[in-house]
Amino acid sequence: MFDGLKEKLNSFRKDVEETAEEKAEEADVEEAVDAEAAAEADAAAESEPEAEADAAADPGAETDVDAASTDVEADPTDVDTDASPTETDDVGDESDDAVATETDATASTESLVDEEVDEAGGAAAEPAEAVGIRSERDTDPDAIDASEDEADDESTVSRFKRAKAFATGRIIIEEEDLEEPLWALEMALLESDVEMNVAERILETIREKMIGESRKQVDTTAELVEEALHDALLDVISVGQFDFEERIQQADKPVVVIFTGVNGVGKTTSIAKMSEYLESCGLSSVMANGDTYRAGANEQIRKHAENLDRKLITHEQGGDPAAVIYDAVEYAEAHDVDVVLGDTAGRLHTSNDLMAQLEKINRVVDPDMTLFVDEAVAGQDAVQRAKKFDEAAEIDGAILTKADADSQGGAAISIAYVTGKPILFLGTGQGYDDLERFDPEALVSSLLADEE
Ligand SMILES: Nc1nc2c(ncn2[C@@H]2O[C@H](COP(=O)(O)OP(=O)(O)OP(=O)(O)O)[C@@H](O)[C@H]2O)c(=O)[nH]1
Repeated sequence: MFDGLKEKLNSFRKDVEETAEEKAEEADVEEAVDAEAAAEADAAAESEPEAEADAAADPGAETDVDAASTDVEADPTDVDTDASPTETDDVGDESDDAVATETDATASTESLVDEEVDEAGGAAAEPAEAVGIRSERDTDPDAIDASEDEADDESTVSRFKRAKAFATGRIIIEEEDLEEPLWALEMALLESDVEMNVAERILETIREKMIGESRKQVDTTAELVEEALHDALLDVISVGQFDFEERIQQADKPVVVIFTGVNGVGKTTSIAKMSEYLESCGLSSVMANGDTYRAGANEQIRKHAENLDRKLITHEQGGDPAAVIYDAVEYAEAHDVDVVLGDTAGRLHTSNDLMAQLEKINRVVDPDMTLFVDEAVAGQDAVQRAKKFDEAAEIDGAILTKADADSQGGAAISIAYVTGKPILFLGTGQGYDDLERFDPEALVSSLLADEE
């Protein structure tokens, strides 16, 4: 069921993960270069004391340290240190202050770096540039000022650690990384017959959930994407959802449920399935054939009632549907039956006399629920019909039949968001047990489950 849509959702997830992986590989190369330069700087820093001693003995000689530190300045990730060792030595009292400042700065940077590494769980992750993203430090003005101040006084040792902290710091996913995969997802949703506004809502939720989201490592991209997709789909699919059985159990008896929709979508079969489902919930039911319009309708529903050994109320063809259902309510009250299941003639929302019949049923019988029945395979048509039916004669929920034959899932995803009324059941075959309670969470989980 809905396998085509499942495939498309999986490829969206893979697209985003691949984007992250590609950029992480690029950044790994950059980080290796940075690390090498930082290591050279460390080496230079370590040899600095000897060089200073040599310089003190022979002030005119150029030391390796100056040359090495020039190499270090060439490295873009490193901060600029303009105070060269000989200058510090030349200064009188300030040299102690300068050294003190440098020591403090190093200490504060190291503690900052330690924090950063701890925060990142110590694990090495791709550098901030990994996924075309900026570290939170880049975006936090205070952090930028502080790091620029610290940077001026940093020792090369803490510089290397800081580069590591950047690499293990929290990173932020930006819109540009999702642009292409989201475009592909939008096309996939529309191809799956998801209604345009519903597709846009799904994409909007994914952007809200992912952009600005920080994550520690590339391999958590999959978790982020799955979570964003899960929430976006659930957000639209579960609109108006309620516990059907609980509502029936708690309502005054007999509960009157009317089934409406166009011809041939599976209304009569769904009534028979519903009768079986209610039986499994310990609730008795009587069927009423309000389809007095179509020749053969009585025979069709009578067959189901006989197969299930259930009571059926019918009138002659051409009779008044409201009268048939009214008689069924009288029967249920007299025989302590829990639920009346009223079929109606298949109709389009545009056929005025059939819609007028529904209005009369509502006036005469005042049903507890009106369920719209359509076939999942009808996709967008089913969504638009549900909307029109709800506008013409308010529905309380929908049953989507023939979901077993639908690989797209567009109607199942769209109807609730478009009408504001929940899908309550899925028809999943021609048998009397092929009626499933619609569970948004279960549907989303099955759509996002890894392909076998
Ligand atoms: N595969 C599949 N077939 C179904 C399902 N529900 C109904 N059908 C079949 O769809 C056809 C039409 O079902 P009906 O119940 O007669 O449809 P209807 O809406 O009552 O049609 P009218 O009485 O003409 O209004 C039948 O052959 C059913 O067996 C389902 O969930 N899956």
